[in-house]
Amino acid sequence: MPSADSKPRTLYDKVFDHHIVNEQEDGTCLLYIDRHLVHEVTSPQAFEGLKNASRKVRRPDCTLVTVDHNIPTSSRKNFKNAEEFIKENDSRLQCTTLEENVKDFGLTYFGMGDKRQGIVHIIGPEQGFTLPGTTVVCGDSHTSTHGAFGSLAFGIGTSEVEHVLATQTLLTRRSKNMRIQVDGELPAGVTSKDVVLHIIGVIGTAGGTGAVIEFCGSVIRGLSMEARMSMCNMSIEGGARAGMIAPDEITFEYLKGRPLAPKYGSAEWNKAVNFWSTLKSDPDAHFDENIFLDGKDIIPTISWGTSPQDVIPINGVVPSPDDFQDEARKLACKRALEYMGLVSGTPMKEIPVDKVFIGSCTNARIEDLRAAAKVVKGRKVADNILRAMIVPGSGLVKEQAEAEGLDKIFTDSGFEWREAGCSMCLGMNPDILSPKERCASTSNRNFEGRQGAQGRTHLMSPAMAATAAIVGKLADVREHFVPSPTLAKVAPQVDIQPEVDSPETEDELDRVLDVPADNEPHTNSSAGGGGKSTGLPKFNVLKGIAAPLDRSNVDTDAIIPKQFLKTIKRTGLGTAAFYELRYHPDGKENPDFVLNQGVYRDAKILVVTGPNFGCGSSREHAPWALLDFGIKCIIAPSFADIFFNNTFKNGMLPVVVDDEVALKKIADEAHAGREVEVDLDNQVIKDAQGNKIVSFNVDSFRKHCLVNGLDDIGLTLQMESKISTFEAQRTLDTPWLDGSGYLRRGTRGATRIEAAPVPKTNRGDVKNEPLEW
Ligand SMILES: CC(C)[C@H](C(=O)O)[C@@H](O)C(=O)O
Ligand code: SF4
Repeated sequence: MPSADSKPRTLYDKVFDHHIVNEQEDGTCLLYIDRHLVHEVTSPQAFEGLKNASRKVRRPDCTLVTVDHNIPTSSRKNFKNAEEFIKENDSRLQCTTLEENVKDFGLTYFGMGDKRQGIVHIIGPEQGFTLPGTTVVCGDSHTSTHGAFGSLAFGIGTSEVEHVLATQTLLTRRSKNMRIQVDGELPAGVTSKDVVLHIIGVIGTAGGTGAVIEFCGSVIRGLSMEARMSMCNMSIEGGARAGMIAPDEITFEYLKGRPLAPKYGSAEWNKAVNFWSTLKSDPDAHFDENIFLDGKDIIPTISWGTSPQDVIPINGVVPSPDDFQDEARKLACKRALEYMGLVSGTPMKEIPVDKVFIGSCTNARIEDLRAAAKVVKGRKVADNILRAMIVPGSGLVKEQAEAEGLDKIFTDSGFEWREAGCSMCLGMNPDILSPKERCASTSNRNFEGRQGAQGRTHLMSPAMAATAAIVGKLADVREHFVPSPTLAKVAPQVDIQPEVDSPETEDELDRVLDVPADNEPHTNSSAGGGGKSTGLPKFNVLKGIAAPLDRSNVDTDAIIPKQFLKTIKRTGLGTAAFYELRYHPDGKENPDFVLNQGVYRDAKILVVTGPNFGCGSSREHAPWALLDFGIKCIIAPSFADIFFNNTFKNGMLPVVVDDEVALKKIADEAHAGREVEVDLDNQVIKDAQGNKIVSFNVDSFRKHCLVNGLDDIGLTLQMESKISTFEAQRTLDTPWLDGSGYLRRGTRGATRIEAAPVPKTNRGDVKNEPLEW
């Protein structure tokens, strides 16, 4: 690992530098990944890729799997297995495929019969799997949540999931540093959700593009870990690669006693805390961008439109297109008002609500439920509310809430008390909005159709959603109820202790795990399948019809809606690309949508005139759908980071053209139905006659892979000895990261699939193994 550098560094710089396995001249870095979380939606194609190439999972001990998006949240009283419990065919297949994969690859899995199951971003921290200073990834954009611990945590696409499974590394580049400092104090009734919604309103959904945000200032320092997680969770909604908060006493307190954290009080714990305490930005570290806010200016904030940047204080009125300066925002506002069924000038507090959803990886932790319970205690859900749901983020959160009697408070007031899962956050499961229903939701995305086709989402804090349920309209918690104490500095008490004592000796451990005595280190486990690099069609010159798309902030939910994420294949999604824009609710084609018109049905290139194409979810289904439609190249003024990466992994080329004049020329060619030529070899875009319109930049490594059709897993496997050397050093420096702790602990009565035997450590001499794990 690199030695300390004299140049002042940010927290992000430090964690990034600490994980570099290799750095190329063009700035492409091979980054070691400490923690990999996996769920059913973004993994089937990755496991299939491994199987096809006869590759293994390199570090089962650093991989944790659960099921969350597809599962029903109805009572599991009679639960036997996922196969019987999940009625919807595609959802069932995705979940059972995951269960087969965890068996085949020997991974630890918290399935539906295990109380530790839950939303992937809730269970990682809850178990102590997420630790300060680590790199954490998951095929899910809200991986940013884990940055609350001072880890570098970010969402990846399915190809990258496969890359991490096979190599425990990722190819990436440095991001910019952005600091968002919130000082002062928050007024009563204002929570971290209000703070982060306010921030996204200030910076916009593309504000953090290309950057990692560090949240700091006295307001942030005063937040509990759970409140910090809600903030970092939504940094992706601000377009950032990740959000981070420097670890401190509040962080260490939260981690004490977590099953997968080093054992509190042990030598390893002390060593870890010493290291974690160094994880902060140096006083003179350079930030590329700074935003300073005062806590006192933030009041309870909710969304009015169809983008997380469409936010307003609860005492405001529905905006009008005239309130915006630029044409794109005016247009987006007009469209959002139509979609949301709102009239400019209406006070937000006069808008009636149909459904209330308290849940999601943003706000389904115990403190969130406590805050909501405080509001609803002794009160009844308003008569006009069709459905009010509380969906705990994990089985353990549910158990804790029940121990505190919160379930009773909720059910007495008319809420449904559900089982853990993503639920109505994105409606891949039975919990969805009906068309035109309006929902007060504690989730993180209000995109069109997000909670159900034609559904209308208003984002807010748990206390505000609970207030809306009681009042029957969007409402200000401060006017109706005692402000909720969400900023407690103590770690929430969730009983996260294992049910069975840890085996104390290695022999006992072997017996529990059925590990063969000759315990081989697993660092070379990925060698199967070899380091050959093959795979993608080459991309040199692409000439074809370019379809114009005059929109900004096109999110991946719009490119491929949630109902199409249930596939376990990469192919066949072309007919579903832009589904809700392309088809009317009755299934007929919308003739106004460009891809339904004449020559554009055969488009090979998409020319987007607005910024931030591909924002939101990490679903690689978005580039797969475009590719399957026939589009291999997208030209836009800017892209969201995860989508941008995902396209390259599929042999597609995203081209940034931020020169307005050049972009207009290309869009004019597209509007005229003429062909456009994208010459990657020479990095130029030409018109149909071969006249150059503009040159473009592309990272040299990415270009090299595209023009040669190289699959980068094969390339990375050629770095095997560097990866092994890195791992050996990691074992010396941060031994607590060689995680096998959870494999030592059984679960009495749980129906989880036992992890297949895996070597329990790569630390070499077992006699020196600390017993704490
Ligand atoms: C399914 C997954 C790819 C997606 C994400 O990346 O965020 C989902 O969790 C979401 O919230 O849209
Ligand atoms: S944002 Fe919603 S769908 Fe995505 S992981 Fe979180 S709870 Fe699940």
